[in-house]
Amino acid sequence: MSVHKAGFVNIIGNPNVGKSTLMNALIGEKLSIITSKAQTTRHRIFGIVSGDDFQVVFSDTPGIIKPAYRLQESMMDFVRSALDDADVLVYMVEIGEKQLKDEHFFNKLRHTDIPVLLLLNKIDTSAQDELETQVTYWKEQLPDAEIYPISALQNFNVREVFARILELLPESPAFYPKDMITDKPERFFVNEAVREKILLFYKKEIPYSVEVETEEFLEEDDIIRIRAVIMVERDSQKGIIIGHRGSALKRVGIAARKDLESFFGKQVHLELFVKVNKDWRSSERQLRRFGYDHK
Ligand SMILES: Nc1nc2c(ncn2[C@@H]2O[C@H](COP(=O)(O)OP(=O)(O)OP(=O)(O)O)[C@@H](O)[C@H]2O)c(=O)[nH]1
Repeated sequence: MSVHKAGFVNIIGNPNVGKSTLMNALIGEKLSIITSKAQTTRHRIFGIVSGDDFQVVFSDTPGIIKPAYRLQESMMDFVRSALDDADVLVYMVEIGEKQLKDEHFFNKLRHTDIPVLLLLNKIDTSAQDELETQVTYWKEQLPDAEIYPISALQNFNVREVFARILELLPESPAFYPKDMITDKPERFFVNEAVREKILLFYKKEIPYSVEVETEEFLEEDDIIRIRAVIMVERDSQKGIIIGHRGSALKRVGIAARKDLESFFGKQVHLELFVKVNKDWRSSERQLRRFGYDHK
């Protein structure tokens, strides 16, 4: 009789190293938004992979940073909890990178009893000798970690990492229904799809001042009708988001709708509005409303 294994695997690392890309490669769905800007991931997102005799619950976490405002403090709370409650820790670095920005996290990682897989990502961008230097460096830094050079983007070595994770998981029944792929509701993915386009299409501080809230999500037989609000901190930002005669906002809407149609496998009607919500990033009450307070 085969045993059933299940457990929690938390993916941590500096911003922009490829954590979300890896999680999506492991899960095969575009759950976490991915852009080339740092701090894309703000929440902790579960991605669940199940088979007949296993269930792996991955957590993608925000990149580790020194918090500069309240939203970032809350983002780091997610990371802190991810260090404590894992069965396996996946610590991701990218080629050429030196150690976590936060010494405290790195020390915790060095002394943890939880098995650590150190993934050296983006090896598609490096030469063989550089890779060897990096492997030597990380072996000294984290002697107990198992090192895997990977390319999350090109799916290189990802399957091997997954196989190793399965070996390391404890015997346990499943934690969630086998057909569940994430703990987040549909509205969350709408918010994230819109936010991804804003990260891609706007410059400077605009993306960091934006939060998206889905006010209506109505699923009918052949179409999903969605109304979402893009929240900005100041009036000037509202104008920028909307653009000349609404052209910029329209571009966001079209691109997000396409993604949502492929994500939900259904036609989507997406209506977007822009509202000013002064200084939401510094307000406890507003952050709670957007789901950043997880205590
Ligand atoms: N060349 C290359 N690029 C990669 C690889 N993996 C990820 N990237 C790119 O790196 C950028 C950041 O990827 P993400 O997956 O968003 O990184 P993250 O660590 O989740 O970022 P945060 O959410 O900001 O913490 C994107 O432009 C990815 O396409 C890889 O294996 N090779």
